[in-house]
Amino acid sequence: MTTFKALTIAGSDSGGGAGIQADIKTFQELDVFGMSAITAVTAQNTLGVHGVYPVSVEAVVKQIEAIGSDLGTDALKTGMLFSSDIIEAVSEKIKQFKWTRVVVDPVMIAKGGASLLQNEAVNALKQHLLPLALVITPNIPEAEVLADMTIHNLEDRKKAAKHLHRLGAKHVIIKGGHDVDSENLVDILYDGEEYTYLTSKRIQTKNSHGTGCTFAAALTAELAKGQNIQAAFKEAKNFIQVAIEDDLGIGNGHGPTNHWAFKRRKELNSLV
Ligand SMILES: Nc1ncnc2c1ncn2[C@@H]1O[C@H](COP(=O)(O)OP(=O)(O)O)[C@@H](O)[C@H]1O
Ligand SMILES: Cc1ncc(COP(=O)(O)OP(=O)(O)O)c(N)n1
Repeated sequence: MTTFKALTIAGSDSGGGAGIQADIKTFQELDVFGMSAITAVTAQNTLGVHGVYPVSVEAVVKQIEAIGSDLGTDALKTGMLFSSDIIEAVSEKIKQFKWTRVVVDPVMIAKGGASLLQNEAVNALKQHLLPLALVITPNIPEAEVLADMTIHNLEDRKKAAKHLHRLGAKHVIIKGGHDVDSENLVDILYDGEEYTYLTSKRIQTKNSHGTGCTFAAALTAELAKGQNIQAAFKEAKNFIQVAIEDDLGIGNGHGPTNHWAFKRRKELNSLV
């Protein structure tokens, strides 16, 4: 049996709903062996981010080298990268190890408003990392910053996706979670020629902490297994939809999604 591997280069969320923890849980649930390089430690729970402690560039590089020089990876995702120094170092390592199945989740601000990327690091993200992305997965506010435009509607999102593709990302997914006006929720994928739309019912919940990380991790896991972008996009959307639906209801604030839900439903369905 082949063991597929995925690496996450991201921040740690002590509360377990986002960041490295969400990524590894998602990889595991999708039958992919998960590995990590931690860029920052956050003291975080369902009530918010209470502290951010970046890891040294040297430590980030050493973690990536430890993986690249031994285990290798079939796909990787980046999440919270915090500073331009970390972004530049990570980009260099991706090039050195010739990793191409690269998912860039351009994490900027946590739902509670805490900054997870320094303002001056946005340019480094655009210049160094975006051109290495097989797929970039911004939410609407992140797409606005990266494409330097305001997004009011789907047409604007399509324009922003084109812009990010011109900056070098081979595929662009702009997620629709922040389009709060609509009852349905549409994520769009642009491959340089065509748009694909995935629509789902918006679930009314306060427990959506870590949705972006979980979605991007599911996408990465599917790419690690050799799926194409379209198939990986569909599976990631299914994974996050049921993870939000099957609410865990833990914590006093914005709770995490349920990383078990997708596999448990699959197992239940195969029994009936
Ligand atoms: N309330 C919701 N109901 C259903 N799906 C959601 C909901 N909120 C977010 N999603 C899905 O979760 C994923 C992450 O979306 P989004 O919230 O836009 O990103 P982020 O967590 O990075 O801000 C997307 O696939 C989006 O469609
Ligand atoms: C350590 C860490 N990384 C990323 C995030 C942001 O995750 P996201 O999936 O966008 O979820 P919300 O913060 O928006 O709920 C994070 N919070 N912590």
